[in-house]
Amino acid sequence: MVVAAQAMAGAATGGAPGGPSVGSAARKFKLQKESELRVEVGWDAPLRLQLISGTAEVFGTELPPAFWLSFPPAQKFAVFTWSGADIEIEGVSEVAYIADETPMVSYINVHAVLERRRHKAKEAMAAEALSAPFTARSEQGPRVIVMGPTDSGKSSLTRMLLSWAARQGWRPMSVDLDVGQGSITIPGTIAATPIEMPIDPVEGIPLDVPLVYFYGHTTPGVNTDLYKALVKELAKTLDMQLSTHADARAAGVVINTMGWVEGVGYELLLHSIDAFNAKVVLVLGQEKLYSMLHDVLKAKPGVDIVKLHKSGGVVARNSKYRQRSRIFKTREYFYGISNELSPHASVANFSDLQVFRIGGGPQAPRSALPIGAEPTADPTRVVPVSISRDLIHAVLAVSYAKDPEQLLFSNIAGFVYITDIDIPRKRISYVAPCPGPLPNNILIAGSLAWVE
Ligand SMILES: Nc1ncnc2c1ncn2[C@@H]1O[C@H](COP(=O)(O)OP(=O)(O)OP(=O)(O)O)[C@@H](O)[C@H]1O
Repeated sequence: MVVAAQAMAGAATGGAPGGPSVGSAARKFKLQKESELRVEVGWDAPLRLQLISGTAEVFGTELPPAFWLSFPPAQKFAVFTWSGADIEIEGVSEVAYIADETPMVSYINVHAVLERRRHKAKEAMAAEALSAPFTARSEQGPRVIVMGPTDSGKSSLTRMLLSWAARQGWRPMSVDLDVGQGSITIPGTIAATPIEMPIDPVEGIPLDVPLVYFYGHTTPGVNTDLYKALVKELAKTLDMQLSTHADARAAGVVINTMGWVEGVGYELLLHSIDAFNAKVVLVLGQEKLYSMLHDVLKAKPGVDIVKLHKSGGVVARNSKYRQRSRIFKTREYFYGISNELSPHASVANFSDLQVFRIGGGPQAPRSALPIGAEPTADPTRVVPVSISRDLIHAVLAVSYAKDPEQLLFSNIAGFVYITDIDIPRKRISYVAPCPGPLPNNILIAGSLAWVE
C-alpha cells in the first residue's frame, strides 16, 4: 500500500558539507520501519537528500548520517529503512512518496541464503587448502543470475545483493549482460567487475578494474551470435580469474541480464545461464518466464530457481527515456557524473589506427553452399573498416587485441569518440578519457554513436 507523503514543512536544518543552498524548500519525511521513500528526480536539476536520524539504505548501501547527497537529474530510487528513519530532501522531484509495502524482506532472505553458501564455500576451500595447495576447485560461492522483463527491477535487485554482500566484507563479482543500459561502463558492452565496497548510491558501480567486451549495439538482436560468443568469452575469462582467488570465488557472482525474455531473447537467457554455470536463478515479476525456466531447469541438478515479486516502486521507462539515459551514460564515461572529468582531444593519422567491425563480412557465394542453404554474412567475422566521414560521432572501443585475428576474443581498454575525419589530410580527431597515446591502435566500431 502506498502511504501519502508526510512532508513536514520547515526550513532545512543544514548538514555536511555546506547545508542546503537556497532553492526549493526542503521537505522532511518520517519513514516507519520496513518502508521506503520513492523518489524521481526532475529532469532539469539534481536533488539533494540527507538522512537526519535512524538508518536507511539506497539499493543496499547505507546512507551516511547528516550528509547531503546530490542525486543527478532523472534518477529514480528508493530510500529504504529496516528500523525507521527521518529523511530530508531539497530540490525538485517529480515524485516523492512513502510506500510501506515492499518485497524487501523476500530480497534480504535471498541474501541470507547466499551468505550461507559463501561461508560454506569458504570453509570447504579452507579445509581443502590444508591438504593441497589452492588450484581451481569445484567449491565456490553462489553464482546468481537475475532475470525478468524490462522494468522489473533486475538492476536494482542486483545492486542490493552485491552491496549487502560487500557490507559483510565479501568482494563479489558483478556481471552485467544488459547491452541496452551498460551499468558497468557504457551501453553496447558486457562487463564484469569486483565490488569491493557497497555501491555508491549516486556514482553507481566503480570503474576501477572492469573486464569489458565490446558488442557495439544496444540490442542483442542485431547480432545474436556475437552476443553469445562474447558472453561465453566473458564467462571463461571470469572462471580463470576466480580459479586462483579463493576469496573472490567464495564471494560468488551476481549477473544482471537484459529484459528481452521472449523468443530469441529467452534463448539468450538460457545461454547465459549455461555459460556462467549459474546455480541460482532469480526471476522477477513474471509468472510465464518463471514457469518456462522452471520446466527447463528442473532437468539441471543443483540449480535453484526462485520467483520474486517486482517492487511497486520500479518505474517503467519509455524508449525516449532509455535513449536519453544511454546518452547520459556515454557522456558520464567521458565527463564524469558531475562533469568532474576532462577528456582529451587528440589527432591521429589514418595510418596510426586500424578500425574493424565484427560481423557482416562478405557472404559466401551461393555456389559454395549446400543446396537450399541461404548465404548469410558471417556474424563473428572481423572486417576492416575504411576510415570515412561516416565515423564522425561514432564511439569506438580500443581493443587489447595484439592483432585483428584476436579481436573477437579480446577485452577492451576503453572508448574513444570520433569528432572529425579530415579526408584530404588523412587525419582523425577523437576524444579519449585520458591524455597520451592510446593503449592500442586496434579499434572496434559498432553502431554506437554520440552527439555531444
Ligand atoms: N523501489 C523503488 N523505488 C523507486 N524507484 C525504483 C525502485 N526500484 C527500482 N527503481 C527504479 O526503477 C527503474 C527500473 O528499475 P531497474 O533498472 O532495476 O529495472 P530493470 O528490470 O533492471 O530494467 P531494464 O532491464 O528494463 O533496464 C530504475 O530507474 C530504478 O532506479
